[in-house]
Amino acid sequence: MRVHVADHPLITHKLSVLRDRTTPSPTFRALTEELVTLLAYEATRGVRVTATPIDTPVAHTMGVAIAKPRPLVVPILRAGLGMLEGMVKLVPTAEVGFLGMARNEETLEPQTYAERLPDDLSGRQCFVLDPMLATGGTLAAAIDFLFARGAEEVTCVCILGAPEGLAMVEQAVGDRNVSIVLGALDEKLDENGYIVPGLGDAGDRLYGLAE
Ligand SMILES: O=P(O)(O)OC[C@H]1O[C@H](OP(=O)(O)OP(=O)(O)O)[C@H](O)[C@@H]1O
Ligand SMILES: O=c1cc[nH]c(=O)[nH]1
Ligand SMILES: [Mg+2]
Repeated sequence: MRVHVADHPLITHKLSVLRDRTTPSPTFRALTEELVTLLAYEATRGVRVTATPIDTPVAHTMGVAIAKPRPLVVPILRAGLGMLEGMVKLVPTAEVGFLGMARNEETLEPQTYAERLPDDLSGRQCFVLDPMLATGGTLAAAIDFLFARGAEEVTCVCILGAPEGLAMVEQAVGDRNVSIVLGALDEKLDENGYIVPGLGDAGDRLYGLAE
């Protein structure tokens, strides 16, 4: 499994505002979108393209187009939905599928409550969006889901990760073709499975009432 942790002052700055408990939902949503666009730039480094001829006003030359089958972007509801706009701005021709998963806050086990994905993902490059990689249970289950449908490659874009969760996902993934792009790798999980220092519950902060 390949892991890339962002190292850029603009990302660290935006993340600092996102972490701040006083940042209200509208600002949190806007920053999430901006952060995803920056992370997606790295996450899409390996997106497949095909050579295509083009005519500029001056000459005939070769360019590239996003290859088919088109990439599939999969936000994990609810919090991953806050990352969708930032991603599709960068890859507007991507197809979008949805996975609804919620972590049981007592057992910390993920439960899938919704799924809207193509039945056959053969040959597809998939991009999973979820801001938080905590115990790793949710992301590992989502990755399994996509490979079970035939996906060729899965890249996960997360805003924050915990070392425990990253290790869990790495073990679960084995030798499958998976990459994880993180805005930051935090210190640890607390006794409730929350990322420390983290940013709290991403879904609540995105979609809770504005203060
Ligand atoms: O790594 P894990 O321990 O599995 O935890 C991470 C999951 O928890 C959060 O979702 P949550 O279950 O709170 O659902 P929500 O997006 O609806 O708030 C987060 O968005 C991840 O999906
Ligand atoms: O810190 C955490 C852990 C899981 N889910 C969140 O939204 N935040
Ligand atoms: Mg939540």
